[in-house]
Amino acid sequence: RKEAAQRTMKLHPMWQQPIAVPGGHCQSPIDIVVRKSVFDSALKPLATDYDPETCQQIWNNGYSFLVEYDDSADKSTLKGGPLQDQFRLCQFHFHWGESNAWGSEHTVDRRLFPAELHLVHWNSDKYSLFEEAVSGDNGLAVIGVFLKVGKRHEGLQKLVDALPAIRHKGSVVEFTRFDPACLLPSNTEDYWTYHGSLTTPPLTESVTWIVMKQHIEVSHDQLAVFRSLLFTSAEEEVQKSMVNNFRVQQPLCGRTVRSSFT
Ligand SMILES: CCCCCNS(=O)(=O)c1cc(S(N)(=O)=O)ccc1C(=O)O
Ligand SMILES: [Zn+2]
Repeated sequence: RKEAAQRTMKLHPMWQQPIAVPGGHCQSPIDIVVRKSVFDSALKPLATDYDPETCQQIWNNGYSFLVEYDDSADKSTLKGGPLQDQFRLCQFHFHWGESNAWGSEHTVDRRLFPAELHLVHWNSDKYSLFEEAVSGDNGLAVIGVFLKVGKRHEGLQKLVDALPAIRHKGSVVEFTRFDPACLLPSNTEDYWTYHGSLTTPPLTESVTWIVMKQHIEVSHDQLAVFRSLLFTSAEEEVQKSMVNNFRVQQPLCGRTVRSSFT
């Protein structure tokens, strides 16, 4: 029992303290083994309906930067895909590395990407608040999109231009009229989906993950601005670059990853 407890006690570079995973057998992220994924013809294309007017602010929470949306009504929604219910967009954020060689949380046949976008939604058919859905059954749906370094992403530039204003942990600036649909790949029919968890505390296993097969491209310089952010607040003496803000991969524990494509 002690060994098992030790196995679940992990030191994560980001959080410095051991993370007592609640005996989790549905933790995220994972490696997606393509040849072991199971095609499910019942999986529909994603149906996103985002209203840029619900975009409110962008802030540095000391772990990533979040673009937050007004989720007090069903204005920016996600349906379809593997989902039976309607989900509301509450925020999106990214994970990235200190180099282009790694940075994503999920991998595909062990392939790492330089960064990964997460669009976080909560089940507004079942819950009335995001906070309830976080620890509720079938509470969250997170779309994962891999980033590759290549041509400049025109839609991302407005976000990149806002980052210097939130260099330090705790800084917030107004950020409006940003349509997150511009960050989705052109193909929203092909994805993998599995039952998992948040990749940050509280690590609750309330997430239907939807990982897009097609990546998006951003330029080297755009990604470099992500790395200019800091984990630390303005008051701290030692400033630490916000890089490698990803969780290590977790055991599949017998879960099936389904694919919407053959
Ligand atoms: C009420 C406590 C919520 C804690 C989780 N918040 S979140 O928006 O779902 C989130 C998800 C994720 S993830 N990678 O999508 O699981 C990462 C960060 C955060 C965050 O809040 O910083
Ligand atoms: Zn994330």
